[in-house]
Amino acid sequence: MLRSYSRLFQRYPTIFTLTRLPTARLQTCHFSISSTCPTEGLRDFGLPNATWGPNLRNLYDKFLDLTNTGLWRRIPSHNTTVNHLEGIGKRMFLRNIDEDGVGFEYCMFYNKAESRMVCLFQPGPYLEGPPGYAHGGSIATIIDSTAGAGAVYTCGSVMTANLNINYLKPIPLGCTLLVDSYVEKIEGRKVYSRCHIQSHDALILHTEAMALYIKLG
Ligand SMILES: CCCCC/C=C\C/C=C\C/C=C\C/C=C\CCCC(=O)SCCNC(=O)CCNC(=O)[C@H](O)C(C)(C)COP(=O)(O)OP(=O)(O)OC[C@H]1O[C@@H](n2cnc3c(N)ncnc32)[C@H](O)[C@@H]1OP(=O)(O)O
Repeated sequence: MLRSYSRLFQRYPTIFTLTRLPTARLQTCHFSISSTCPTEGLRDFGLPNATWGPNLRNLYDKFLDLTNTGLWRRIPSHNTTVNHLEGIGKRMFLRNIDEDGVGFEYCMFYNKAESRMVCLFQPGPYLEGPPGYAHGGSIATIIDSTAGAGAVYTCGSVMTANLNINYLKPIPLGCTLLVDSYVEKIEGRKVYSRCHIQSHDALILHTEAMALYIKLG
């Protein structure tokens, strides 16, 4: 694993600059989201659209390239986590705005060997908190969703029990970010994950977080 990681690092140094490796290889389970969440006919929002800036598109292309190694896979993204979009319908929080680019614009990639979920994120203007910057709650949302999805893909269904965030540098709206999470350890039903948010060029560390997920069922 270490060797393959080194190869990727040499190829894409800016993506991996701030990354820490999981301390140990974790026991994972095979969880298939598609078996519980029919996605037929639903739009995959994790694909490029016209609102994606060049930095987001560039990072997306690099990670898509990494999927050819077999280590990474792109995670489809729909506006529902279960098949309940009948009538008025319900929406997953991150996908509850119809217009592209104004809310959470993101896509995710998962590396099973590293129990790692990466989210490429471009916060839109509707996420504003301080003038021109992302609201802390929207930052918590993308962290929980990234690390939570990583925990789900690693261990199966989970709920967030605790989320601890250090906001280090404000996040300008419209910028491109790399949200990088991994499952650090699993103790019984408790799944501990770490996550950080860095700028697309890895020059700024915006946010660090730790999360505790509890396995269900
Ligand atoms: C949003 C989607 C993102 C896109 C994903 C894309 C693809 C993936 C596809 C689908 C995946 C879907 C979603 C992604 C996943 C997550 C992201 C969003 C997650 C959420 O948005 S989720 C909503 C907010 N979340 C809640 O609404 C939780 C409310 N809560 C509860 O439902 C219970 O509280 C629960 C279930 C947490 C535990 O309850 P329980 O009865 O099952 O277990 P119990 O209490 O016995 O605890 C067992 C052991 O955990 C320890 N423990 C428990 N809590 C602790 C704490 N806070 N601190 C330290 N230790 C704690 C105990 O001390 C014991 O430890 P020990 O075993 O050592 O004694």
